[in-house]
Amino acid sequence: MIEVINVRKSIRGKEILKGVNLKVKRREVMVIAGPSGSGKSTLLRCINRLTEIDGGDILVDGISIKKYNPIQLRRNVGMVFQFPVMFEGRVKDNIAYGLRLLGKTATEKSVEKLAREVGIENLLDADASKLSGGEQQRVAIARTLALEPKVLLLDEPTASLDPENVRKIENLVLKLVRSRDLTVLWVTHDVEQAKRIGDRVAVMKDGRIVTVEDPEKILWSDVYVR
Ligand SMILES: Nc1ncnc2c1ncn2[C@@H]1O[C@H](COP(=O)(O)OP(=O)(O)OP(=O)(O)O)[C@@H](O)[C@H]1O
Repeated sequence: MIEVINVRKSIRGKEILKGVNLKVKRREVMVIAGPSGSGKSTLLRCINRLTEIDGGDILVDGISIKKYNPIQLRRNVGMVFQFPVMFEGRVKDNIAYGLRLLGKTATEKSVEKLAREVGIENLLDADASKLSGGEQQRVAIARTLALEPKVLLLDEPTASLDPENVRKIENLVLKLVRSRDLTVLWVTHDVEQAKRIGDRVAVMKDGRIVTVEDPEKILWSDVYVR
């Protein structure tokens, strides 16, 4: 579903990605782990062209990202960040925005359906800015799902949540992988989370992927050397 081929990226003269190679299968949850500054977020941003690559290529469903128009690409490849951004207004307005981006009429019914899918149907009229972090993350996921993505890029989406909400978001994403046939790349520093959610883990070090392995087989003490 995703094929990263020898991708290189420099930012302000510093080489951040030094030839990254990775293949992610359809319906796979691929965890991206590795020390701070190793290039994990940059890699995710390259996949949906928030950052343009300097060399190599990335194929999404067999097609080079260079051939997609960036807006179409970002519909197919949705992204969720550590800190969800809520637009002013109610939860239902935030979800409707996602639908409108797709050129769809945001009917009450379609907004409700998305809210139900992520478990916030009781919060549709709430002020989005007043929600808890976990609730806001659900709104962000619903807004992304409205675009009907095939791939979800998750950049530490649970890093600022309490353990109970961490588990809830994990379960939600795993449910969505099955119900929507999603392919997921999930950046996390949390080893236990990687074991719970990951089909495989890609370990990044200094701008390269050095290992791709079953989470239980990873030598985690080598990944996060103190
Ligand atoms: N826009 C930018 N301008 C300057 N340097 C940048 C920029 N984006 C990333 N970098 C640098 O690129 C390197 C990799 O950053 P990146 O955020 O991809 O790492 P990461 O593995 O996701 O780190 P973390 O786990 O801390 O989030 C870092 O040294 C960072 O300072």
